[in-house]
Amino acid sequence: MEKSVIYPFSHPLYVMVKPVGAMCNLACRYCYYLEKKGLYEERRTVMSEHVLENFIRQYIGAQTQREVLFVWHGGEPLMLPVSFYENALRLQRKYAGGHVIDNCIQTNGTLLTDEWCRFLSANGFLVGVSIDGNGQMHDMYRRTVGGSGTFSEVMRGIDMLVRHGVEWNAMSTVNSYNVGRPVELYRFFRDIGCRYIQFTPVVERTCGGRLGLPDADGSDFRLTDTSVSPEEWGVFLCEIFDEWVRNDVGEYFVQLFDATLANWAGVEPGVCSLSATCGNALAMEYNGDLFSCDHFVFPEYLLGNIGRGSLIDMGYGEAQNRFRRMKTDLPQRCRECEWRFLCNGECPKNRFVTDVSGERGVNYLCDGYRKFFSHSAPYMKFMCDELAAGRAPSNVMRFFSNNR
Ligand SMILES: C[S@@+](CC[C@H](N)C(=O)[O-])C[C@H]1O[C@@H](n2cnc3c(N)ncnc32)[C@H](O)[C@@H]1O
Ligand code: SF4
Ligand code: SF4
Ligand code: SF4
Repeated sequence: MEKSVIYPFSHPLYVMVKPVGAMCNLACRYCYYLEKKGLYEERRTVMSEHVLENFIRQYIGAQTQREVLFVWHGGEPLMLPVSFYENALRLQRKYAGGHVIDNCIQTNGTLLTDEWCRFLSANGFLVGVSIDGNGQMHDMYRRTVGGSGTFSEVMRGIDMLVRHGVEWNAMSTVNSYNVGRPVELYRFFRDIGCRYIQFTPVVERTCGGRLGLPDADGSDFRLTDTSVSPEEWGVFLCEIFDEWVRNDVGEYFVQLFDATLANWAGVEPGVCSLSATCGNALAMEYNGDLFSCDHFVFPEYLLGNIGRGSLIDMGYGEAQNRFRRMKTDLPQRCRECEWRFLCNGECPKNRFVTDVSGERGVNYLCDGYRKFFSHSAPYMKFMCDELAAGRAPSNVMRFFSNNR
């Protein structure tokens, strides 16, 4: 896998840091994180110097490998001044103890300035920019609190990153609007020169005014109108795959395709949702509260606070081990599935369906994944064989165009 893709979930113990909690300058309609403001009474949820230093010291100390990856997340992490991150880098140097430290930051891109870009470039940050496609697609749900679209601001930010030579990649949600225009969406990223693309399906349920707790019974929940259907997700993946496998293998990298190929080849996919295990990617709020995963920031999944307990104890303790078991505790449908080696039941947050046989805990997106895995199988097999023979998987493009 290439260096310039954010694959943090493959690290032994990894924490997504929320230095401003859920505070954000935007109000994207599907956002799962905005409601986390409700967890705290403070209106301004900003990480203190004390929490920052404690975290950096413990985080580096918890790493068994030489490289340490810091991931700054949110809310919107660029709502802090550059000086916050300059201080963080100073503390990273103070506690580095021979480790090599990398930083990446996930942003909506609208607050990028020349000052930010100079800082990000000088310090080798990898920047994940959230963008949902062209102006029409992006502005459908990614808006300001006042309701204005943000596409032009994001594109201005991306241009600035490019001008300053900052490494960046795109995070695109796949939602009820853009899911119907897969090839147009994919070509948009190609046209703006984005070689690394991550598509994340929006699957959210509401219950009693908050988003659904991932492991609760599905019956009382209502799916949000921004969510995709399983069928749409399957068609979306297949159509983009067809475009990619004929033209772009080795040039453009779609995270989910890379991960699927990795599972075909029997190597760690680097994407938690398709891995056999998960639970090594925690989330930490501004005040040091540590949660099992970014998608499980609910009081029920609070592991403790780094001011009162140790990161290692919480990250490898019983509560987190119980969380880890959710991933491997598969319903019968998955245990018998021919695609289990590729899918591993996907993310437990999406396992809320009761199927016709009455089996609970079935993955909502299952039918979509089945469609994609079966559609891509001949191509994936071919690429896998090429890899095993020491040849380039991109030969798939020539092979299939010659045999059409
Ligand atoms: C919560 S945001 C935080 C970082 C930053 N504010 C941003 O937008 O990139 C992290 C990522 O989650 C994505 N996201 C938000 N709500 C989502 C949802 N309900 N399902 C899937 N992805 C979602 C965003 O588009 C973004 O790429
Ligand atoms: S910019 Fe990020 S954190 Fe803010 S509302 Fe949008 S997805 Fe959520
Ligand atoms: S619960 Fe889902 S998002 Fe969280 S680590 Fe596991 S697979 Fe990843
Ligand atoms: S495709 Fe469906 S049945 Fe198969 S492993 Fe994935 S979620 Fe389970």
